Amino acid sequence: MQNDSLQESYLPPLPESYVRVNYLGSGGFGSVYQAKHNITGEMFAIKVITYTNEMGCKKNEREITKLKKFQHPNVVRLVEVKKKPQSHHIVLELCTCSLAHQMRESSSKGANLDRSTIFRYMCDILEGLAFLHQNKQAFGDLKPSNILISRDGVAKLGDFGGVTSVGTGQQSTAKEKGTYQDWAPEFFTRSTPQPSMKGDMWAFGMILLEMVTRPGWITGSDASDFAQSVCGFDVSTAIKSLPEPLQRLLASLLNPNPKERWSSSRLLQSEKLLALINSSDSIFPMDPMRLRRIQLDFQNHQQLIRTRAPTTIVQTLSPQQQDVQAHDRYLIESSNYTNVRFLDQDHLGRVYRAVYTLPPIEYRIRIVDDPNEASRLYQLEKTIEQFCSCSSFLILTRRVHMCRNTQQTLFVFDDSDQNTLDYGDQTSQRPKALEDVVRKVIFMIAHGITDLHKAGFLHRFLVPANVCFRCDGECATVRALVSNFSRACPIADRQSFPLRSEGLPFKTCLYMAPEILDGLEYGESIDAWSLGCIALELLLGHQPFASKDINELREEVPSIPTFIDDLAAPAAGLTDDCISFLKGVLDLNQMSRLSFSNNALLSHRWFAGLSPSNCDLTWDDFQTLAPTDIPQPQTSVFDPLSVEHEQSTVQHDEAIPAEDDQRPNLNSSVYLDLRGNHSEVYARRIAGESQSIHDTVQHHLDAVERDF
Ligand SMILES: Nc1ncnc2c1ncn2[C@@H]1O[C@H](COP(=O)(O)OP(=O)(O)OP(=O)(O)O)[C@@H](O)[C@H]1O
Repeated sequence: MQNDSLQESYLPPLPESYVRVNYLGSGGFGSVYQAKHNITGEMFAIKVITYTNEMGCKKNEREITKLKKFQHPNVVRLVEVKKKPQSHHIVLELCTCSLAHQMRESSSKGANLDRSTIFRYMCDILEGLAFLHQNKQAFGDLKPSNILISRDGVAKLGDFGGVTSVGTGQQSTAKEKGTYQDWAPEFFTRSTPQPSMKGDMWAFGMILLEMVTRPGWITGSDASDFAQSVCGFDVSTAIKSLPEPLQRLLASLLNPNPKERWSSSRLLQSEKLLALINSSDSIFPMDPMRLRRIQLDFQNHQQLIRTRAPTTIVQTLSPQQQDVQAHDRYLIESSNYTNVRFLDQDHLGRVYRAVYTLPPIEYRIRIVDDPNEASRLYQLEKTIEQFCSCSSFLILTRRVHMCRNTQQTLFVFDDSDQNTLDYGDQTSQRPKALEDVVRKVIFMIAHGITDLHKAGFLHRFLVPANVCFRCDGECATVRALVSNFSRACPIADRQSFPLRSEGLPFKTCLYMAPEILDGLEYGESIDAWSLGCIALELLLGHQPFASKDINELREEVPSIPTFIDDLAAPAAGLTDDCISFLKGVLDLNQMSRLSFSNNALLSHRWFAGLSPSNCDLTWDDFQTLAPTDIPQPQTSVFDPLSVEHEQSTVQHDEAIPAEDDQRPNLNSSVYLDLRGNHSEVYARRIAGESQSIHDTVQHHLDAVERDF
């Protein structure tokens, strides 16, 4: 934080639920304070923007509306807004500092930001800009001081004062004076310069140039000085010592002719950025997978907007829902996760996606309200862990946090990649996948389920959304993993855990074995049926059943063997082994259905030649599976951190932010690291230095065991 003391002589009152902690700084339109929520103890930044007349009020409201509407992982998170007689109080996520501050710090040490940081920020800013531009918004005032760095090291666009609609036929606002050094050349030659997307790209180029070289290419004391400096700026001199691909990128972004300047979408979608990053003389050591994922997300952008969970803006939710969401957020954030985003709600509770503070890795977090259900899930996963020979095909819980006060339990599991096999709705189309790709995916799922059955459990919820993919950036391979054991139950005791199609979303029923649809007794082959439905769906490019409700589905399911017989025709292009597999798993008679017991399913001849070590997909194979019009409700991607990084985190105490003063007492929640990877980091966070790491871990493990 920039200031330890409150610097202003006049301190405007803050909203009732917040206590001022620190003054962060002032801009052209108001001041920003660090403040603590007096119930949750969570820290926020509160921007107080004043107004003196109706016009000023409208201007503020325009900024707030834009910020509400355009929330994105690379836009500073809006928490809530309070309107006062002469001012608006905008509560924002608290960031650590601005990019300007970071750049000043490093240049005062005679250095630039390190290269991987530059690359990350470059992608972050570009993602945020591309998001706005897709929505026909120009940011308008892009400069390092308006880029904030979140506590998990993500660069985010802050200060929406200059955001303006463009190209929508509506009147655009004239570009306010702002800071001339970020103006593109064309702004100086127009009588009423207006914010534009190409103007943003110039500013983006200037920021990138300053990050890789030095700040201060554009100087001046008034408008005409700046006009001279900007219009006379010689990009070729500024970039001449840079690697060639970077030169090309900057020459395009800083082209005086806006028409020649790359747009954010062109830049993101072009292979040129990838080429830049991949090129041997690139200044960026990099993970090309990240960019590919960003590009993929970008292509699915419109769907993203449609499906984005509304929880990003707490303010717009109904009061009751707001309380629930706020409490979940509090639970998750007090367990040291940030950037919490809602994903799903099911019978056990809610599922979120959040980023661990250090190292900044993204996880999925399931909050289970009922302690008995939590205990059941925990025992189940512990047993699977014990019995599974090859649990690498399953996504198991990595950690468990429990809140003693509310009895809620947080199950944290990996979410390093966002893609699932989710198909969207029934009418969605995807390209027919190649049989060999499908064969590998189904083999991997079958491996996971076989292990689950060996451990004595049925999955009972095998649907595309529960098949996730993990990408290994270094080897560029992709592995399918089965997740979500919320409906799993012991095979032997399945009668005690009834499963009925009634009350379930119809989409889930599409993968249910006929015996469940008919309310009959079922055996272990129900998971094989679901697997068959997924295989068929991938091969066909659409869901096998056209029914619109459960009654129609009951009538349609018996026709499946005939349907598969038709697929045996040479025109369908499927091998005999594939047809035989489909017939085996989609057998209407559960007694004769191919099942997982005794490895029967895995030994089917369709899988001949495949083993756990050679079934991974290549990245290109994987992309052929991507549905063309299916939302991938996620855009933030984090490079996996290296083992060395984690080790350095443990060795250097100063690398762990002293958060306890900002957080509610963590003793109210305990954790268990099921996989053991991060224990030491947590131990230090929870116990400080007073106890040895080992003692602390042991203490909490004991507590968890006792509670269960
Ligand atoms: N969410 C936040 N978290 C932490 N610091 C913040 C946050 N928002 C703004 N700040 C800090 O508060 C200060 C003022 O920010 P503000 O956006 O009002 O002005 P500015 O961008 O510096 O100037 P201008 O409004 O003239 O463009 C800046 O130093 C900024 O880094």
